[in-house]
Amino acid sequence: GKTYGGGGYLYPQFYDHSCPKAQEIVKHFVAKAVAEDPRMAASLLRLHFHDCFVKGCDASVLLDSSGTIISEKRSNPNRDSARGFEVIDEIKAAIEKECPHTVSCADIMALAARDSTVLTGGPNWDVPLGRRDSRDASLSGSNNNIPAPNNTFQTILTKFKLQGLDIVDLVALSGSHTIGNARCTSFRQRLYNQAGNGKPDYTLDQSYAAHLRTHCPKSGGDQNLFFLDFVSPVKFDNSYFKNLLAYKGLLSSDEVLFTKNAESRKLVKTYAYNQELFFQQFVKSMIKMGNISPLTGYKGEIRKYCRKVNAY
Ligand code: HEM
Ligand SMILES: [Ca+2]
Repeated sequence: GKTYGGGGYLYPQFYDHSCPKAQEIVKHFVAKAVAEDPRMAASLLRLHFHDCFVKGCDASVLLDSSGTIISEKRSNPNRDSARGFEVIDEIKAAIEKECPHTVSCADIMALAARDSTVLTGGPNWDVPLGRRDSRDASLSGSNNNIPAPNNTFQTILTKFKLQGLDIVDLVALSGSHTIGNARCTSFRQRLYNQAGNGKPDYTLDQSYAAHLRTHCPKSGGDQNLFFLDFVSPVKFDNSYFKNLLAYKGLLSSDEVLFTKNAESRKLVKTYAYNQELFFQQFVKSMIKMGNISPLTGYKGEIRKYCRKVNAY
């Protein structure tokens, strides 16, 4: 069905006549990229999230610094962390060849996020389309709106609510951490000095913590990589939620979903016991996130290159 947001609305058939092969092209290049690098599925899923939380799903995250643009790529959440830009470039080039000046970079990211989910074993859905691309970026928005892994439960929930998302969306979308990696620097505090008193975070299983310390030392190794879901790191399933029940969530922002709020704790349990319910809610919440303030109609533009705004 149609979903509403911003001025106009998005719908899955948006390119059916103007670029019937668009979805097929995205799927082809996402599959190729994930075959070469299984982590790419996670990276593309995250890119859509980091786009939508900053001025809506408008491909602002893809812009490089230039002229008046200060790139979101240098924000705290993205620096040394966000990846997949080359894959988006490759998809965009192929789509421009097939149907010039028609398919937005923002829609390519939404489709790539869906395809990445499906390719790793997650649910499928029709992606509402018709987003257009921004002519600017927001470094401060990227720094402020995207939750940090050491934020409190309340801060994280507030940041979701500012985007029109609720506690159910928060828990379901956090299930994305069923795939992909995090760097040592994103959770080190939990291992050594969670509350500033030189003690670890005791909501982290202590033998798992000891194992993590061997690869994430007190100093150094900032960029060392760890699976967000150590049980099935490249499979989109509900083991992320099972890990939370066992106090084996990697990030503090993961474990707080189980330890700091009764409603959220109940949702974590529900999804840990019932993967189907997780998948169903994940789809709803992804569509909701994908509908954050899209540019439609005559707003924004269809970029020719995703990394830069069009020249006139
Ligand atoms: C709830 C608040 C969230 C916080 C605090 C958070 C934080 C993080 C952090 C710190 C990382 C690791 C970054 C690094 O160390 O390089 C990460 C990775 C990831 N996040 Fe989140 N995230 C959140 C929600 C989400 C949402 C809503 C999605 C998608 C809808 C998502 C998808 C991912 C994926 C797939 C990865 C792995 C990326 C890769 O391996 O390249 N996250 N997240
Ligand atoms: Ca954006």
